[in-house]
Amino acid sequence: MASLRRQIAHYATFPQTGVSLRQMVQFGQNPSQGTLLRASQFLAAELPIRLAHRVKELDELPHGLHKMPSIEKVKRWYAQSFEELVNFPRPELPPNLTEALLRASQESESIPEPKPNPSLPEHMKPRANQLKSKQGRQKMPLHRYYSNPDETIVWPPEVHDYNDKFTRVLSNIKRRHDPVVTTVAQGILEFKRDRQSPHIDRSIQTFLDRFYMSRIGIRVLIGQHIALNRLEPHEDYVGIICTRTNVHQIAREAIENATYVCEEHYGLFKGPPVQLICPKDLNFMYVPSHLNHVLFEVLKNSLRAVVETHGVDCENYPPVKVIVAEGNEDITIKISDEGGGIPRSALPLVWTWMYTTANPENLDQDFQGTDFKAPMAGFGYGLPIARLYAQYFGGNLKLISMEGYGTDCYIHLSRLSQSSEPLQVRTIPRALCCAESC
Ligand SMILES: Nc1ncnc2c1ncn2[C@@H]1O[C@H](COP(=O)(O)OP(=O)(O)OP(=O)(O)O)[C@@H](O)[C@H]1O
Repeated sequence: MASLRRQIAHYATFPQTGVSLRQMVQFGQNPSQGTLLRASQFLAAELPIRLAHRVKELDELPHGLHKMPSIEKVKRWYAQSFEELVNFPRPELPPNLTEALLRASQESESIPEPKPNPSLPEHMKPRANQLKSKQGRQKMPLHRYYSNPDETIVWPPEVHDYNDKFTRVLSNIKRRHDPVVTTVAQGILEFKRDRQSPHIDRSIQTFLDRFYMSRIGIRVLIGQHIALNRLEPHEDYVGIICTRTNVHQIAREAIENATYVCEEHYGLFKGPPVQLICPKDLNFMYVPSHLNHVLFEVLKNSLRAVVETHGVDCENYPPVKVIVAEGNEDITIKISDEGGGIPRSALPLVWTWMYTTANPENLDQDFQGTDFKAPMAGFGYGLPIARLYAQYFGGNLKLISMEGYGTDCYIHLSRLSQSSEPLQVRTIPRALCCAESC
């Protein structure tokens, strides 16, 4: 246990390496077993670093939050996943195959090299220099691993086997971490009850921003790897990334889902209408489930605001309008409602974790689940999480409110897909933080 703790502390001293959407797509197109092996090696080096950072941060949470049972539980999951990854046996490759791997990576990939981690055994360290020095060198005959004249590499069963086993480890880790969001939220509730205070301070707010952003990143990398290894190739997909994500279609789905939840929650025969103005052929490269999640959360808020402002008996709700614009840099989605708006003083609070104006009695305070399933409202996680999803691939989410009338939400999605994961989430300005005003 002590040695695991030391190992985690050591890994947490290394910087995380960000990957952009574009890199993921370039790397994952038509992957060979060799490409998948290189991706496995990247993740085997990168994920323990990311997990170690999270364990360290959970350990250092202030005001006794780190001692809350649910936070301890989450920390154990991260430590266990870290341990499984660092102990996962490395593939024993014959030298000529290692050579082939290096050459294949030179020719095809765009995945970044993880930052050198001195704790790795020599044979596992990134070989960037070696790669460079081999450029231009004559190709070595690769004997039985090259089976045909055009030198297509036939990767031996050991490589398939390694990729398969590594994918299985990642699937287990992903499953283990499914309930992280609800369990951390549970930890915050325990903390609030313990302190008999409804507020969390700025350091905890910043921690949660970084923690959940990191979780999105880890899950994208793992999800992408599992999809590349397990899913049948599809012309519009590279792993979980859809190269032709259709905005109209995703928006329609999100509208249907949010309307359904709203009608169920308020017992309405017909919820407020939602108008969609979007070119039907607007496609771009994105992770469809992320876009769906962001739109669903924002629409749910708008529908709730409209119903609660105009009353459940209203027969003629003003419509929620969803307008999509296509620019060179961004695709922007504006969601406008006439739900009475948000008072200016409350606007900074909507970005704080677990801030909600929904009635807490509607919620099971000891909620437990396999993943975060939002009801109509009540966790106060909707907007902060939706903004992190938008920011993860270089976009953003902003609210503009006219108190007494309604709210406009702008979702900016970067089309260029070049920005790397924001592994350091910006700290909230002191003036905007709930803690200072609470
Ligand atoms: N369009 C809107 N109009 C008026 N108030 C809004 C709007 N969007 C958000 N809010 C306010 O911001 C608060 C926080 O929203 P957020 O989506 O983070 O959490 P929630 O909807 O309360 O709960 P959940 O996490 O279950 O979605 C809401 O409770 C509501 O008071």
